[in-house]
This record gives sequence, structure tokens and C-alpha cells, in this order.
Amino acid sequence: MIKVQNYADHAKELKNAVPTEPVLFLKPPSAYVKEGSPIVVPLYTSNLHHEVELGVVIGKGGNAISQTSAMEHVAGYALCLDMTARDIQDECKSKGLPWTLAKAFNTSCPVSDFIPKERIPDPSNVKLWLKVNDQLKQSGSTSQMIFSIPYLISYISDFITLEEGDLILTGTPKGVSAVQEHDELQAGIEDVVTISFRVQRQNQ
Ligand SMILES: O=C([O-])CC(=O)C(=O)O
Ligand SMILES: [Mg+2]
Repeated sequence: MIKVQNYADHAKELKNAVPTEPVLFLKPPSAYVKEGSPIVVPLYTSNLHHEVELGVVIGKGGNAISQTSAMEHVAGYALCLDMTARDIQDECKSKGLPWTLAKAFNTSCPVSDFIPKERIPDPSNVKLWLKVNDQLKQSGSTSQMIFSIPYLISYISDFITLEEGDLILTGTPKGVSAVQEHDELQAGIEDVVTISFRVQRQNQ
């Protein structure tokens, strides 16, 4: 699973430079969690953030995919949360270390059911939102992305061969914030899907 930083307003809220090329990182399949199971906060973080993102599911693998043929490689979508231990990420950034423990821990990628491609005819213009305990925190549109979905598929596939079933998370809009134990996270793609997840502390 491949992740990118892709919205200028989110880069600004984290005081990051707006990327001129996609920033890529990976999560393992063990990071996935489906509705009905909780998001478990690792013991080592005290600042776990939600990031709502559109996920692109690859149906046909390939490498060096052109932007013009990129959408032929898409099977569909998923609504995803890129759960991020922001304190650990900040520490990793300051030490020049990889973000693995900040981004790739168990349950760090809550996902919706698979959404067939036909249900989102224009993925470059869909509204994403996220609420914590009924309070709206994130509300954005994929039209605000810096790098389009075809560009991302083409860019990534130059370095990492894409395989059927790979999921590309396309970055989060602004509004990220910390979650606490017992919080209820609800997120949606307008008119397409909603998901909800509870937050649980890891047992000592
Ligand atoms: O941790 C970050 O801010 C990078 C990222 O995943 C995003 O922009 O969605
Ligand atoms: Mg993200």
C-alpha cells in the first residue's frame, strides 16, 4: 500500500513545504482494519491523528504506466484513514529517519468496503469528510489535490511496480487532529459511502 502527501492546505497546517514531487511511504497489509474492529492506539504515541483519504485500488498491475493509460489500471476505490502517530512522525522527521512506526503500525489503515470504479465516475472531484464524535474536522475535495490520480499512478509505477490489489492513498486535506480512546470516527465520500470506527487504547 502506497501513500502520498498531496494537499497544499494540509502541508501548510503541518508547516511542511508544499511538495513539488509526491512524498511516498508504505504501509503493510497488516495495517488494514475493517468496520466492526477498533483502531488501536499504540502505547508509544500520545498524538494519534486521523487523515481521511481517497484510496485507489489497482486492478491491473504494471510499471512505467503512462498518465493516459493510468485509469485503465484502476479497479475501484476505498475510503481510507491514514492514522498517523504525529509525535513519532515529527521525531522521525527531525532525526531524518523513516516514518514506519508513525504510519505503518497495526490498525493504522481503516478502510471501507471496495467501491467499484463505476460508482465514482469523476474521482478528481469528490467530497471527503471526517467527523470525530459528530464534530466535523475534515472537509475537502479531491479537486484540491496537487497531483492527479493518473499522475500518481504513472509517477509511482516508474519506481515501484504496481500489482493487482495494491491500494494507493492519495493524501489528506486539512483538518487533521488528535483522537482519544472511545472516540467515534465517521468519514464519508459524499453520496457514495460512510464508515465508522471506534478508537481503543492498546492493552498494557
Ligand atoms: O503525514 C502526512 O502529513 C503525510 C500524509 O500522509 C498526507 O499528507 O496525507
Ligand atoms: Mg496521509
